[in-house]
Amino acid sequence: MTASTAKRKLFLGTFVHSKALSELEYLHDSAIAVDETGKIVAVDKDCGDLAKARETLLPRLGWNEADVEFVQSKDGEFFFPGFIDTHIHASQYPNAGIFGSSTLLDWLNTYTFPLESSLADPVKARRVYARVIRKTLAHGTTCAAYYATINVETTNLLADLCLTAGQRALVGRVCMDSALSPDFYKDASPEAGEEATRKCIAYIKQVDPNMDLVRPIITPRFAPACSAELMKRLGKLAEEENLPIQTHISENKNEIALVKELFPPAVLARATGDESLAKQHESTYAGVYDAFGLLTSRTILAHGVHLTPSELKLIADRGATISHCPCSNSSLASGAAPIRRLLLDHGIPVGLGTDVSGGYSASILEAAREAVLVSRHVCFNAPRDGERDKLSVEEVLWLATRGGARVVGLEGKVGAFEEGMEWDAQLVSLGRVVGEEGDGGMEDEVEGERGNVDVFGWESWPDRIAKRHICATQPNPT
Ligand SMILES: Nc1nc2[nH]cnc2c(=O)[nH]1
Ligand SMILES: [Zn+2]
Repeated sequence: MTASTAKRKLFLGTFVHSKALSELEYLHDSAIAVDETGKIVAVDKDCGDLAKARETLLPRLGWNEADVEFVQSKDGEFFFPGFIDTHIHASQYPNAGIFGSSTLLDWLNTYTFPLESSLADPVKARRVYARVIRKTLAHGTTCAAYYATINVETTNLLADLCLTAGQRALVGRVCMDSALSPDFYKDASPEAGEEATRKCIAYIKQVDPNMDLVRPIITPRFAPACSAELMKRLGKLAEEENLPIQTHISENKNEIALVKELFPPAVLARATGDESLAKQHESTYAGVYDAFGLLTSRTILAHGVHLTPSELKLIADRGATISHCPCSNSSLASGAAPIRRLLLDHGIPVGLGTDVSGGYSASILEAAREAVLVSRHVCFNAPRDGERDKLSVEEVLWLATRGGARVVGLEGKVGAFEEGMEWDAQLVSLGRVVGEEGDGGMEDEVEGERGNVDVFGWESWPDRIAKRHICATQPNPT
C-alpha cells in the first residue's frame, strides 16, 4: 500500500494493547484515526456512542467523511498491535517440529545445515519463503527479524517477498566460515562472507530506499560458526552502515564450552590487538562478541539462557537486547531463560522469538504461552522471592509487542496504539474458527496489507482476555 493510493481510516470498536509491562489497556467503544501515511493521528477512548465518535472526530480532524474508510470490530473481535517476532529462521520453516532427541550442535548438522543449503535453489526458496510469510502474517506477526541462508540471491528474494506481502522485516544473510561449518554450506573466506553481505545490503537499499518496511541486518550465525576475522569485519560493517546485528548467544551448555575453547584470551588478543580487553572479557560468550564490535544497542541476541552475571552486566552496559525463544529452548532441551531477571534486575530489553525451526511453531502467541510456562520452570528450579520469576499473561503480551519493538529498533513506532505511532495491527476474532491449519483457510483470509491483517483466531487464548472482552461488549452472552 503506497501513501499516494492510501485512504484515511477510522477504526472503531474495541482495542487492547500494553500500557506498561504488567498492564493491558482495554479500550471499548473507542476510535482510532489513521492518516493516509499510516500514522495514528487520534485515539478517542471510551467515546460512548460510535456514531457520535464519527460525527465529532472527523470535523475535529478536518476530515471529509467521503475520504475516509471505516473499519469496525464486531462483537467478539478486537484490535491488537501486530506481533513482533524478534528471531525466526525463514529458511528452516519446512523443518518446524523436526528435532527428534537432538540438542543444538547435532541438530544443526543433522537437520538444519542440509535444509538451508538446499535453499540456494530459487524455486524452492520462493515456495518456502512465501509460505513462511503467509503463515506468520496469519498468526498476526506484522514484523519479523528473519535469518535467510548464506545464499545472496535467495536472501534478496526473501526481502522482495516481505515487501510484496507488506510484512515489516529485518532480513539477514547468514555468515559462517569456520572449520565447524560443513564444506557444502559455508563462506569461502571472511572476505567472501563480508562481500556477500554487502551485496544483500545494497540490494535491500535499492528495493526499499528508506528502509520503511524491509531493512538488512548483519547476521553472524553464532561465534562457533565464524572466524575471528569474519566477526571483526562484520562488526566494522555494522558500524559503518549503522545497521542492526543478530546472532545467537548462550543457548546450550556444550556450545558455551566450545566458545571458550575456540576463543581463549590469546586468540582474542591476537584478533583484536587489545590484550587488556581480551583478558577483561575472560573468553565469555558475550565478551567474544564485544571484542569484535558486535555487542551494540542495535544487537539482537537470541536465547541468552545461561548468561553469567558478568555477561549480563556487559550486555546491559552495551544496551544489547535478548530474543527469548521458549519453544525452541524446550524443544532442543537448551534450558529455561530467567526473563524477569533479565528485564527487571538487569534492565535488558527483551522480546519474543519463535526461532523456527528450533521452535516448532511460527506463532508468537504460542511463544507467549510457552514463555508463561517456561517462567514457571525457572521458579521450580531456583525459587526466590516466592513467585518473582513467573511471567504473567500481561507481561508476555508486552514482550510480544512493545518489548519486541524495542528489540528490533522500532520503539515508539509500532507495538501499541498511541498518537504518532504507525497503525500496525491485527484484528483478533474470538471463538470463531475461520480456518484450520493446512486447509489454507486462515492463510487465505490474510492477504498482505500491513496493519490490516483481517482475521486471526485467538479462540483458545486464556480466558482472562476473552471473558473480560466478551463481558464488556456482550452483557448477556448466550
Ligand atoms: N536455535 C538455533 N540456534 C543456532 N545457533 C546457531 N545456529 C542456530 C540455529 O539455526 N538455530
Ligand atoms: Zn535461531
